Amino acid sequence: MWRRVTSLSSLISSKRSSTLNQMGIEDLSAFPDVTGNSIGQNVVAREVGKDGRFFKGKTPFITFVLGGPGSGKGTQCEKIVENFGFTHLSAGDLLRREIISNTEYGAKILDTIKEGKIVPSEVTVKLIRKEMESSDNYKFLIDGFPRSEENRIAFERITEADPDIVLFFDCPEEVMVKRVLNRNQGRVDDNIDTIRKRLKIFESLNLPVVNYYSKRGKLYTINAVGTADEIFEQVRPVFAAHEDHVEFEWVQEAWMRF
Ligand SMILES: Nc1ncnc2c1ncn2[C@@H]1O[C@H](COP(=O)(O)OP(=O)(O)O)[C@@H](O)[C@H]1O
Ligand SMILES: O=c1ccn([C@@H]2O[C@H](COP(=O)(O)OP(=O)(O)O)[C@@H](O)[C@H]2O)c(=O)[nH]1
Ligand SMILES: [Mg+2]
Repeated sequence: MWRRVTSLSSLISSKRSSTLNQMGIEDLSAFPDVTGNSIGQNVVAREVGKDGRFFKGKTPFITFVLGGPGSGKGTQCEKIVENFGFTHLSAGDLLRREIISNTEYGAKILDTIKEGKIVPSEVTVKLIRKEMESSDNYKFLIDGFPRSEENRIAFERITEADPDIVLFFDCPEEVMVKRVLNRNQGRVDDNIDTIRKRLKIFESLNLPVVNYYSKRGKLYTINAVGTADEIFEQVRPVFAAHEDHVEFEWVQEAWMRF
């Protein structure tokens, strides 16, 4: 069932919060209960199939897009959307939208992002899930998430879904730093101090997620150095190889429902 997580209490013990804090994950107790009437309010509980992958009666095709800050995740996602019809969900953009819309915990998200830390998983996963549920598409790029094993496990628990494939944009630190400093989007975290912190957190928390999917045979590592077009030529075959399979699965399901 979708409505499996009804309370944050198990995650808000002080012991757990302090461990998460040391790991670069913001103290959960600093955030209000997001399972209350804020993010969760419009989420309708839905049955999922036995394999946990059914979504509004469809099987979603989920791609996690991983890589350090400035590795080019967002840029490549735009190209994947144009060429393969995916819906792009940037976890960072969803969080920034919460800041702008001045929700009760927007200020906490802003502080966390400024520090280059990771927002509590419950917050991010529910934002992502809400977008997926309200979309008519079934092919999703989830960009910049999961950023930690804790994020990954929360996604599996809350959505009962797994990614079909995981892209990893492998980029040297000096290239990432240069790109972020030139990004020019007015982001509070695009400064050298925050970038250093983000790179450390990326190495300690995000690389274990990359390794996890590598061991499970889901990882596609892309060399993220070169022009955006050159990099996309490595990305294209990954999706081309899955395209027929994805379309077939979906048509088959639609036919069975009919
Ligand atoms: N291959 C590339 N070569 C040079 N600059 C790039 C390349 N890919 C992206 N950029 C630029 O680098 C910055 C970071 O890219 P972005 O896609 O936002 O990365 P991420 O989402 O991984 O942080 C942006 O200003 C973008 O225009
Ligand atoms: O799942 C996520 C995604 C992003 N963030 C926060 O949002 C910031 C910006 O993320 P984004 O993916 O936009 O940055 P990018 O890697 O694209 O530069 C991160 O440093 C984190 O503080 C987070 O806490 N959880
Ligand atoms: Mg990005």
